[in-house]
Amino acid sequence: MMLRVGVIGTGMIGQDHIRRLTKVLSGVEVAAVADIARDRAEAAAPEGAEVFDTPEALIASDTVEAVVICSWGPAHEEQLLACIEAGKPVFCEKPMVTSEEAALRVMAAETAFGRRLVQVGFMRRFDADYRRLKAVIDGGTLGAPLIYKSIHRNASVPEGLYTSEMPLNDTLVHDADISRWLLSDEVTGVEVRLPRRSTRGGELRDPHIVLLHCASGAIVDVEISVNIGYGYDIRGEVSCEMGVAALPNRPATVVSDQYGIRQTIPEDWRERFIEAYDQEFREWIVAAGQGTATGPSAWDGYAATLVADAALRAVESGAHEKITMIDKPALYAAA
Ligand SMILES: NC(=O)C1=CN([C@@H]2O[C@H](COP(=O)(O)OP(=O)(O)OC[C@H]3O[C@@H](n4cnc5c(N)ncnc54)[C@H](O)[C@@H]3O)[C@@H](O)[C@H]2O)C=CC1
Ligand SMILES: O=C1[C@@H](O)[C@H](O)[C@@H](O)[C@H](O)[C@H]1O
Repeated sequence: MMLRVGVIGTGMIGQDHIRRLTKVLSGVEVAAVADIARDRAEAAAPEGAEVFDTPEALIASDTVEAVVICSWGPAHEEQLLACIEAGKPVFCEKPMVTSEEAALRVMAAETAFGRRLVQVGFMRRFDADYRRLKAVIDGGTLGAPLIYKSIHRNASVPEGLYTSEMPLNDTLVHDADISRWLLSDEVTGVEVRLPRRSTRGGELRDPHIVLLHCASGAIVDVEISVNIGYGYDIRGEVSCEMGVAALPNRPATVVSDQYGIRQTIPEDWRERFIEAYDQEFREWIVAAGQGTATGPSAWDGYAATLVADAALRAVESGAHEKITMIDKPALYAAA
């Protein structure tokens, strides 16, 4: 049985997901696409896929059994609510939404529907190295986690399109989510420190040091640098009571030549997390085929949104901004 999927948003990641859904993964077919730029949707549409004028028409269509949202963050809420109203499983790229109120509306709609339909694109949870790191922490031999250092460096970001809020509400959300998941903890407060501005990004506020205070007392120390130039560099190290566990550097061919001995660094997220994205969709296809979702939930999207909101407040106030969450709805108890 083929799962007939409709993809909304055919920009960078939309095209990459269409490639994996058509050329890499099985049990799935891209039956429809939509983008506010119709020419981009037409160019990205695989053979035989229908191009819709609007996301609403795509979501409502009988051709589409499940939806993949790859539009810009602020557009996600409306599209998610339409999918939930239609009762269709939906994979939504991060950030799930861009405000606390929007996250509450998505969770309210899904809990009223009564079954999980939403999976958020926090792909690090599907990365084999992060999974092994979590298994070591959960195994308990190192004792309680005390400090997690999360380094998140982008070579560059699209000039003009990527604004000064985005290191916190678009990029940091990955570190927020992976920290909560790795440490099995909840973030209760956020501080932000601003080193001197990198001249590489013009007026863009970059880099950021973000401290996530967790309910257990553990602290996550995040570096967000989005114009580091040399490559896409993701690192993580957990200091526990009796030892340290770290993500390995990605293995790459070792090149020796007149310039020395070196390994290449991934250019961007598409290269670094290629297997993780494949795996997140493998698991989504199975769940969506059963009319539901798996992995990162709307609750996780909500938690990451609260961290982003608190971080944005912390930039303004310079203070430790506290986070208060609603009680976890029963629908997300197992997630
Ligand atoms: N999980 C990950 O590692 C990554 C996630 N993302 C997320 O994916 C989303 C898209 O990012 P990119 O592909 O890099 O952006 P992009 O700008 O390359 O593409 C976005 C596309 O969505 C379309 N679009 C925007 N609003 C729309 C609407 N209301 N209806 C229909 N189409 C609409 C745009 O015309 C554009 O073609 C963002 O939420 C971003 O944060 C992006 C890169 C990596
Ligand atoms: O999600 C992603 C992008 O949208 C974001 O802009 C980058 O900073 C992240 O590293 C990438 O994983």
